[in-house]
Amino acid sequence: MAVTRFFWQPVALASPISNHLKSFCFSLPKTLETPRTKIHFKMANSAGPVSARGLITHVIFDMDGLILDTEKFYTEVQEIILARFNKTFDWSLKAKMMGKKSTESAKIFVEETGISDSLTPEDFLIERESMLQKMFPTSELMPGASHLIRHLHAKGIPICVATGSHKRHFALKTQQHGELFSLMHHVVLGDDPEVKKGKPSPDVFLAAANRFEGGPINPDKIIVFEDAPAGVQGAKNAGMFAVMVPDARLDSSLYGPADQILNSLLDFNPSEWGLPPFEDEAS
Ligand SMILES: O=P(O)(O)OC[C@@H](O)CO
Ligand SMILES: [Mg+2]
Repeated sequence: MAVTRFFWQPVALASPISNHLKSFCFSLPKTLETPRTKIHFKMANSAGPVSARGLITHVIFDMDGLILDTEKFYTEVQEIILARFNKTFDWSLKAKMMGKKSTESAKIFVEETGISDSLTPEDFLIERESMLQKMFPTSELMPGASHLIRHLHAKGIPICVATGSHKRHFALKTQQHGELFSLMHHVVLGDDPEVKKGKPSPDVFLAAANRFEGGPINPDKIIVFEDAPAGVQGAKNAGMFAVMVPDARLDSSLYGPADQILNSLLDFNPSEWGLPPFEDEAS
Protein backbone atom coordinates (compact mmCIF):
# COMPACT_ATOMS: atom_id res chain seq x y z
CA MET A 1 0.00 0.00 0.00
CA ALA A 2 1.37 3.41 -0.94
CA VAL A 3 2.22 5.55 2.05
CA THR A 4 2.22 9.31 1.89
CA ARG A 5 3.85 11.43 4.55
CA PHE A 6 2.23 14.72 5.47
CA PHE A 7 3.60 17.47 7.66
CA TRP A 8 2.02 20.49 9.21
CA GLN A 9 2.67 22.97 11.95
CA PRO A 10 1.03 22.04 15.27
CA VAL A 11 -0.46 25.56 15.51
CA ALA A 12 -2.77 24.71 12.61
CA LEU A 13 -4.64 22.16 14.72
CA ALA A 14 -7.56 24.22 15.89
CA SER A 15 -10.38 22.35 14.18
CA PRO A 16 -10.98 18.67 13.34
CA ILE A 17 -7.87 16.99 11.99
CA SER A 18 -9.59 15.51 8.98
CA ASN A 19 -10.43 18.99 7.66
CA HIS A 20 -6.92 20.20 8.22
CA LEU A 21 -5.46 17.23 6.44
CA LYS A 22 -7.51 18.01 3.37
CA SER A 23 -7.01 21.76 3.40
CA PHE A 24 -3.73 22.64 5.12
CA CYS A 25 -1.38 19.72 4.72
CA PHE A 26 1.57 20.01 2.47
CA SER A 27 4.50 17.74 1.82
CA LEU A 28 8.12 18.77 2.19
CA PRO A 29 11.20 17.39 0.52
CA LYS A 30 13.05 14.97 2.84
CA THR A 31 15.94 17.40 3.25
CA LEU A 32 13.64 19.83 5.03
CA GLU A 33 12.62 17.32 7.67
CA THR A 34 13.45 18.49 11.17
CA PRO A 35 12.29 15.64 13.42
CA ARG A 36 12.56 17.48 16.74
CA THR A 37 10.77 20.64 15.63
CA LYS A 38 7.65 19.37 13.88
CA ILE A 39 4.87 16.94 14.54
CA HIS A 40 4.69 14.39 11.72
CA PHE A 41 1.69 12.33 10.78
CA LYS A 42 1.77 9.42 8.37
CA MET A 43 -1.41 8.50 6.64
CA ALA A 44 -1.77 5.11 4.98
CA ASN A 45 -4.78 6.25 2.95
CA SER A 46 -7.74 8.59 3.18
CA ALA A 47 -9.66 6.17 5.42
CA GLY A 48 -6.64 5.62 7.68
CA PRO A 49 -5.92 6.56 11.26
CA VAL A 50 -7.81 9.86 11.33
CA SER A 51 -11.23 8.21 11.11
CA ALA A 52 -10.19 5.42 13.49
CA ARG A 53 -8.65 7.65 16.14
CA GLY A 54 -12.02 8.34 17.69
CA LEU A 55 -12.26 4.68 18.65
CA ILE A 56 -9.16 4.42 20.87
CA THR A 57 -10.04 2.97 24.28
CA HIS A 58 -6.75 1.44 25.56
CA VAL A 59 -3.13 2.57 25.65
CA ILE A 60 0.11 0.55 25.72
CA PHE A 61 3.40 2.19 26.71
CA ASP A 62 6.87 1.01 25.79
CA MET A 63 9.28 1.59 28.69
CA ASP A 64 12.96 2.13 27.76
CA GLY A 65 13.48 5.40 25.91
CA LEU A 66 9.76 6.19 26.14
CA ILE A 67 8.75 6.33 29.81
CA LEU A 68 12.28 6.04 31.21
CA ASP A 69 15.45 7.69 29.94
CA THR A 70 17.37 4.41 30.00
CA GLU A 71 18.52 4.04 26.38
CA LYS A 72 21.46 6.31 27.19
CA PHE A 73 22.79 3.70 29.62
CA TYR A 74 22.85 1.00 26.95
CA THR A 75 24.56 3.41 24.54
CA GLU A 76 27.22 4.31 27.11
CA VAL A 77 28.19 0.75 28.03
CA GLN A 78 28.18 -0.37 24.41
CA GLU A 79 30.52 2.50 23.52
CA ILE A 80 32.84 1.44 26.34
CA ILE A 81 32.89 -2.20 25.21
CA LEU A 82 33.49 -1.36 21.54
CA ALA A 83 36.30 1.06 22.42
CA ARG A 84 38.17 -1.99 23.72
CA PHE A 85 38.10 -3.29 20.14
CA ASN A 86 39.02 0.14 18.68
CA LYS A 87 35.55 0.48 17.20
CA THR A 88 32.84 3.08 17.61
CA PHE A 89 29.15 2.60 18.36
CA ASP A 90 26.85 4.45 15.97
CA TRP A 91 23.16 5.18 15.69
CA SER A 92 22.54 2.82 12.77
CA LEU A 93 23.57 -0.07 15.05
CA LYS A 94 21.71 1.45 18.00
CA ALA A 95 18.54 1.54 15.87
CA LYS A 96 18.83 -2.18 15.16
CA MET A 97 19.29 -3.09 18.84
CA MET A 98 16.85 -0.86 20.69
CA GLY A 99 13.55 -2.28 21.91
CA LYS A 100 14.66 -5.86 21.48
CA LYS A 101 15.13 -8.57 24.10
CA SER A 102 18.65 -8.50 25.54
CA THR A 103 19.56 -11.90 24.07
CA GLU A 104 18.47 -10.77 20.61
CA SER A 105 20.23 -7.37 20.74
CA ALA A 106 23.43 -9.00 22.08
CA LYS A 107 23.59 -11.21 19.01
CA ILE A 108 23.10 -8.21 16.71
CA PHE A 109 25.81 -6.28 18.57
CA VAL A 110 28.62 -8.84 18.23
CA GLU A 111 27.69 -9.81 14.67
CA GLU A 112 27.23 -6.30 13.23
CA THR A 113 30.44 -5.01 14.77
CA GLY A 114 32.42 -8.02 13.55
CA ILE A 115 33.68 -8.98 17.03
CA SER A 116 31.82 -12.29 17.36
CA ASP A 117 35.09 -14.26 17.14
CA SER A 118 36.37 -12.45 20.25
CA LEU A 119 33.15 -11.88 22.20
CA THR A 120 30.09 -14.13 22.29
CA PRO A 121 26.63 -12.61 22.85
CA GLU A 122 26.60 -14.29 26.29
CA ASP A 123 29.95 -12.74 27.27
CA PHE A 124 28.81 -9.36 25.99
CA LEU A 125 25.76 -9.53 28.27
CA ILE A 126 27.93 -10.50 31.25
CA GLU A 127 30.42 -7.69 30.54
CA ARG A 128 27.79 -4.95 30.32
CA GLU A 129 25.73 -6.24 33.26
CA SER A 130 27.82 -4.87 36.13
CA MET A 131 27.86 -1.40 34.54
CA LEU A 132 24.12 -1.44 33.83
CA GLN A 133 23.27 -2.60 37.35
CA LYS A 134 24.84 0.56 38.76
CA MET A 135 23.15 2.83 36.21
CA PHE A 136 19.57 1.52 36.14
CA PRO A 137 18.57 2.57 39.67
CA THR A 138 19.33 6.20 38.65
CA SER A 139 16.78 6.06 35.77
CA GLU A 140 14.83 9.27 35.19
CA LEU A 141 11.49 9.88 33.49
CA MET A 142 11.24 11.10 29.90
CA PRO A 143 9.55 14.51 29.41
CA GLY A 144 5.76 14.32 29.55
CA ALA A 145 5.63 10.64 30.60
CA SER A 146 4.37 11.20 34.13
CA HIS A 147 1.83 13.82 33.00
CA LEU A 148 0.34 11.60 30.28
CA ILE A 149 0.27 8.42 32.38
CA ARG A 150 -1.37 10.23 35.33
CA HIS A 151 -3.89 11.91 33.04
CA LEU A 152 -5.00 8.68 31.32
CA HIS A 153 -5.20 6.84 34.65
CA ALA A 154 -7.22 9.63 36.26
CA LYS A 155 -9.66 9.53 33.33
CA GLY A 156 -10.11 5.77 33.65
CA ILE A 157 -8.35 4.83 30.40
CA PRO A 158 -6.81 1.36 30.84
CA ILE A 159 -3.03 1.61 30.40
CA CYS A 160 -0.20 -0.91 30.54
CA VAL A 161 3.49 -1.42 29.73
CA ALA A 162 4.92 -3.72 27.03
CA THR A 163 8.70 -3.81 27.25
CA GLY A 164 11.58 -5.89 25.94
CA SER A 165 13.25 -5.54 29.34
CA HIS A 166 13.36 -8.65 31.51
CA LYS A 167 12.13 -8.92 35.11
CA ARG A 168 15.42 -8.17 36.90
CA HIS A 169 16.22 -5.08 34.83
CA PHE A 170 12.62 -3.86 35.10
CA ALA A 171 12.93 -3.94 38.91
CA LEU A 172 16.18 -1.95 38.86
CA LYS A 173 14.96 0.64 36.36
CA THR A 174 11.66 1.30 38.17
CA GLN A 175 13.16 1.40 41.68
CA GLN A 176 12.46 5.13 42.02
CA HIS A 177 9.20 5.09 40.06
CA GLY A 178 7.08 2.46 41.79
CA GLU A 179 4.11 4.74 42.37
CA LEU A 180 3.91 5.79 38.69
CA PHE A 181 4.19 2.21 37.43
CA SER A 182 1.53 1.12 39.94
CA LEU A 183 -0.95 3.08 37.81
CA MET A 184 -0.47 0.53 35.02
CA HIS A 185 -3.16 -2.16 34.83
CA HIS A 186 -0.37 -4.65 34.03
CA VAL A 187 3.18 -4.92 32.73
CA VAL A 188 4.32 -7.43 30.10
CA LEU A 189 8.06 -8.11 30.21
CA GLY A 190 10.45 -9.46 27.58
CA ASP A 191 10.97 -12.70 29.50
CA ASP A 192 7.24 -13.37 29.85
CA PRO A 193 6.43 -16.94 28.67
CA GLU A 194 3.82 -15.56 26.25
CA VAL A 195 6.47 -13.40 24.54
CA LYS A 196 8.11 -16.02 22.32
CA LYS A 197 9.90 -13.44 20.17
CA GLY A 198 10.89 -9.85 20.92
CA LYS A 199 9.85 -6.75 18.95
CA PRO A 200 9.26 -6.46 15.95
CA SER A 201 7.24 -9.60 16.66
CA PRO A 202 3.75 -8.58 17.87
CA ASP A 203 3.94 -11.05 20.82
CA VAL A 204 4.44 -8.54 23.65
CA PHE A 205 1.67 -6.24 22.36
CA LEU A 206 -0.81 -9.07 21.82
CA ALA A 207 -0.11 -10.37 25.35
CA ALA A 208 -0.66 -6.82 26.62
CA ALA A 209 -4.01 -6.56 24.79
CA ASN A 210 -5.10 -9.96 26.17
CA ARG A 211 -4.51 -8.96 29.79
CA PHE A 212 -6.69 -5.87 29.94
CA GLU A 213 -10.06 -6.24 31.69
CA GLY A 214 -12.41 -7.78 29.12
CA GLY A 215 -9.43 -8.73 26.93
CA PRO A 216 -8.40 -9.47 24.34
CA ILE A 217 -9.05 -5.87 23.32
CA ASN A 218 -9.48 -5.30 19.59
CA PRO A 219 -6.09 -4.01 18.35
CA ASP A 220 -7.69 -1.16 16.38
CA LYS A 221 -8.82 0.34 19.69
CA ILE A 222 -5.27 0.51 21.01
CA ILE A 223 -2.48 3.08 20.69
CA VAL A 224 1.08 1.97 21.37
CA PHE A 225 3.68 4.60 22.32
CA GLU A 226 7.16 3.59 21.15
CA ASP A 227 10.62 5.06 20.65
CA ALA A 228 12.22 2.21 18.68
CA PRO A 229 11.81 1.16 15.03
CA ALA A 230 11.40 -2.49 16.12
CA GLY A 231 8.70 -1.46 18.60
CA VAL A 232 6.76 0.56 16.04
CA GLN A 233 6.91 -2.38 13.62
CA GLY A 234 5.80 -4.75 16.40
CA ALA A 235 2.78 -2.57 17.21
CA LYS A 236 1.80 -2.43 13.54
CA ASN A 237 2.30 -6.19 13.22
CA ALA A 238 -0.18 -6.50 16.11
CA GLY A 239 -2.69 -4.34 14.15
CA MET A 240 -2.47 -1.42 16.59
CA PHE A 241 -1.83 2.30 16.11
CA ALA A 242 1.76 3.37 16.75
CA VAL A 243 2.74 6.80 18.05
CA MET A 244 6.50 7.11 17.78
CA VAL A 245 8.62 9.40 19.96
CA PRO A 246 12.06 8.83 18.44
CA ASP A 247 15.38 10.08 19.73
CA ALA A 248 16.49 13.05 17.61
CA ARG A 249 19.57 11.11 16.53
CA LEU A 250 17.54 8.33 14.93
CA ASP A 251 17.53 8.70 11.15
CA SER A 252 14.05 9.64 9.93
CA SER A 253 14.25 6.93 7.25
CA LEU A 254 13.87 4.47 10.17
CA TYR A 255 10.58 5.86 11.46
CA GLY A 256 8.89 3.04 9.55
CA PRO A 257 5.12 2.59 9.65
CA ALA A 258 4.41 4.90 12.61
CA ASP A 259 0.99 6.57 12.44
CA GLN A 260 2.20 9.66 14.26
CA ILE A 261 5.69 10.90 15.09
CA LEU A 262 6.18 13.28 18.00
CA ASN A 263 9.21 15.17 19.30
CA SER A 264 8.19 14.39 22.87
CA LEU A 265 5.27 12.96 24.84
CA LEU A 266 4.60 16.60 25.78
CA ASP A 267 3.33 17.06 22.20
CA PHE A 268 0.69 14.33 22.42
CA ASN A 269 -2.85 15.59 22.10
CA PRO A 270 -5.28 12.97 23.51
CA SER A 271 -8.31 14.61 21.84
CA GLU A 272 -6.93 13.77 18.39
CA TRP A 273 -7.45 10.11 19.24
CA GLY A 274 -10.82 10.45 20.98
CA LEU A 275 -9.18 10.23 24.41
CA PRO A 276 -10.12 12.64 27.24
CA PRO A 277 -8.43 16.04 26.77
CA PHE A 278 -5.86 17.46 29.17
CA GLU A 279 -7.29 19.95 31.65
CA ASP A 280 -3.96 21.52 32.53
CA GLU A 281 -0.59 22.24 30.96
CA ALA A 282 2.19 19.61 31.08
CA SER A 283 5.05 20.50 33.37
O1 LIG B 1 10.99 -2.43 24.87
P1 LIG B 1 11.76 -1.40 25.65
O2 LIG B 1 11.04 -0.98 26.90
O3 LIG B 1 12.22 -0.25 24.84
O4 LIG B 1 13.06 -2.18 26.23
C1 LIG B 1 14.06 -2.65 25.43
C2 LIG B 1 15.32 -2.56 26.20
O5 LIG B 1 15.66 -3.78 26.77
C3 LIG B 1 16.48 -1.92 25.51
O6 LIG B 1 16.26 -1.33 24.27
MG1 LIG C 1 11.85 1.57 23.91
